Amino acid sequence: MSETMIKLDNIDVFFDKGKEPEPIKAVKNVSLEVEKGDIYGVVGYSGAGKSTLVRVFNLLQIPTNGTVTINGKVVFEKQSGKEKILSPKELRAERREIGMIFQHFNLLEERTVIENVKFALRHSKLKDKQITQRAQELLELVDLGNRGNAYPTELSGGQQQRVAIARALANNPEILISDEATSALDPKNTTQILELLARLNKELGLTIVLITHEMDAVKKVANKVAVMSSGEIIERGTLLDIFTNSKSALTKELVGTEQNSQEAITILKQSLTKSSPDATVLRLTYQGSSIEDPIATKLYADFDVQTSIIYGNVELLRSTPVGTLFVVVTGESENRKRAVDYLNKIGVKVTEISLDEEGTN
Ligand SMILES: Nc1ncnc2c1ncn2[C@@H]1O[C@H](COP(=O)(O)OP(=O)(O)OP(=O)(O)O)[C@@H](O)[C@H]1O
Repeated sequence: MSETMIKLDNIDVFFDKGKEPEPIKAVKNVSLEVEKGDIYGVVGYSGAGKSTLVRVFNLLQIPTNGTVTINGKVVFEKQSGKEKILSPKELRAERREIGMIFQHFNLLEERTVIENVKFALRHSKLKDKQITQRAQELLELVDLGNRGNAYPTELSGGQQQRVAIARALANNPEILISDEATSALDPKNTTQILELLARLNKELGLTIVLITHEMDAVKKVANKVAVMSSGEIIERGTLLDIFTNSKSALTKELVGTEQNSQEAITILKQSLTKSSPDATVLRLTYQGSSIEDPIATKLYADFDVQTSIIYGNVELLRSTPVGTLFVVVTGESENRKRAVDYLNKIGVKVTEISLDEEGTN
């Protein structure tokens, strides 16, 4: 059975704006559940409220209203003006359950790499020797076992972020929050950090919340996604859902389906001068390896319809290929309908595209 690690119920975070009568509503009535072992991507443009929302998880940001439950324990509750919060001591202990990494690593530059990791263990019950041993193990976990005596400035950005990850994991948290942790890195280091996060998720069962404005990062590692805009979660679902079945214009824009569709429609409009009663334009989305050739052959042989592929695109979602094809299917109306039923039956998502309207459906 799945276990809920983070549960937010109806969270508001409002900031007073001095003399202004209306506060800034950074987070508005957000409810969210993150399960153990999830890599949960929270995406949205700058100012959407992502950072404010994740700071609520460890109560670095106290919400204006709502309930925060971490690993089954209510750590904050405020409803109808009544507030319940942990004592400062309980809160400190609770915060150690959640590690955090940031865009700018936040390492202590005058201390060596291993001292940076040891610093996170200063309140632990371990003895000095054990602390050193644990810090060394953590550095080995992030493949920096031989760089303990270096200073942060002697390391690349990607290596510094790995030190920050080792430090964030020092107290064995069950949850790691990554707040734009790859945003300052080049593509190669970004991939390395994302691969490391995926490995830690798998090997340690670490639950990860990935805050980012980069959909590519989410595509590589997340299993679930929430899209934030103006303080609200406007869409959420599994990674596959969000990519193949996105509803809002913002999600479509973030995942790139809008752009793909527009390109395909431009090509279609150029090649089909007018819509024909015996042709339908379809967008097919499918998971797995290429289906282009077998599908065209099968539809012709079994349903007597002809399929021309106008545009195709394959993306990797968490290493699984997901393809999108824009095709024109020509044949008798009844045969086309049977062909679509067949496609649905084999797990291909079919969306009919109208060339007469601007935009897509
Ligand atoms: N301490 C604060 N006081 C006043 N306003 C704040 C405070 N923190 C955040 N805000 C405002 O809340 C809104 C959401 O900010 P937030 O940083 O959570 O967004 P974000 O999606 O994480 O974007 P970014 O990646 O740019 O940080 C913004 O309008 C921001 O100006």
